[in-house]
Amino acid sequence: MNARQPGDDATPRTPVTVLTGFLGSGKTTLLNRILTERHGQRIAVIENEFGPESIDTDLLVREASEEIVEMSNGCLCCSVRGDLARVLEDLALRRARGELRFDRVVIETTGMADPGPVAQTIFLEPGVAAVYRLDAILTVVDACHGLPTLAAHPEARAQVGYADRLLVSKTDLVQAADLPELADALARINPRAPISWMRQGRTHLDELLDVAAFDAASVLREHAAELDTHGNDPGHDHGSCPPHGHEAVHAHNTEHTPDVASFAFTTDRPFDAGRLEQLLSALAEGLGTDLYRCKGVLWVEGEARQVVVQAVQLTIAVDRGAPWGTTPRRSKLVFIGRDLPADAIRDSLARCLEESADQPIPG
Ligand SMILES: Nc1nc2c(ncn2[C@@H]2O[C@H](COP(=O)(O)OP(=O)(O)OP(=O)(O)O)[C@@H](O)[C@H]2O)c(=O)[nH]1
Repeated sequence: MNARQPGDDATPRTPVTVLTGFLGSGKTTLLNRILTERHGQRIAVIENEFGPESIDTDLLVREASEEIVEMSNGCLCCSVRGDLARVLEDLALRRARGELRFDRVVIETTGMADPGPVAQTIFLEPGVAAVYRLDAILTVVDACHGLPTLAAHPEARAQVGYADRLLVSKTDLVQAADLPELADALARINPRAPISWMRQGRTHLDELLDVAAFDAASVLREHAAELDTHGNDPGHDHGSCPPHGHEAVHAHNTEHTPDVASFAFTTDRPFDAGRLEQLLSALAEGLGTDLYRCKGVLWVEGEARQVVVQAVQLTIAVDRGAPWGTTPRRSKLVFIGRDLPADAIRDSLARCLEESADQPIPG
């Protein structure tokens, strides 16, 4: 298992936000917003482009404090591993030499990209994992074209499945009455991710830039799907959706097979660290690329702190979270993926707990 164990977290790692979303959904608009908002953070942006010409980088508002690194070497989903790692390591090196200053990184993926390999790079590449941590995957969904896009494109469903936060753009272009249908479709794929509603990239940025901390505190709530939608008003004024070349072909295909789905496992019994690690490792290997995300806060026997588990496909990171203090000790794990065998996974977790209870507690 590619895992960091609890306790090796002496140096704070730089948070990385992966910004994804289908072609034209509004990622660059949001990024511009993030870069110009007064949040007091220095953000290094990594842009990924399909071809040699970067359009997005030209569209981005440049500021003295930001560092834009362009990758003009093809699609993230096929060639990201080596290249993204190199770019991240180079940024860290330049920061260590005092040439750059930044507090966090935002990676904007191309519209067709699978965010899985991008997120995995942050866990897997040793030179990267030592310096960076994945804060969140943010997925932008177009209010106008979201439903047909989800129906037609597995990539779009995967992007929604991976998300820690879903950001619905272009709410100014649709009727408010149309939004619940989209919200339902998104929640069927990923009930874990709260939805924010945006117009021209306007949203509560503070909630987007420290998602991991926020989630660690909230993941233990009984129903992740009941996390509110941040109370954002989905919109009042409405125009109409512009024609969208790519989607026009699929505009009438609104049938959606919910092949990407999620489920949660909760327990108020402690896990044994060793058995849990074995199980998570076996699950990640067994499920392979069908497991998009697994996130959880766990009660592990003998640990005074919450144990935070994050998995992206085959990679699992285990870190120490906040001290339990007076918080009631319990565990919650959320799995999101394609056609996951939910019952079998729940059974194996239950068996892991039983076996843990049979073991003498070390120390
Ligand atoms: N009316 C309206 N237009 C928007 C909104 N957000 C984005 N747009 C427009 O939608 C188009 C695509 O937005 P981008 O931000 O470039 O989308 P993107 O996801 O970066 O696009 P790609 O890089 O091609 O995948 C642009 O013309 C934006 O001006 C919004 O909230 N309302």
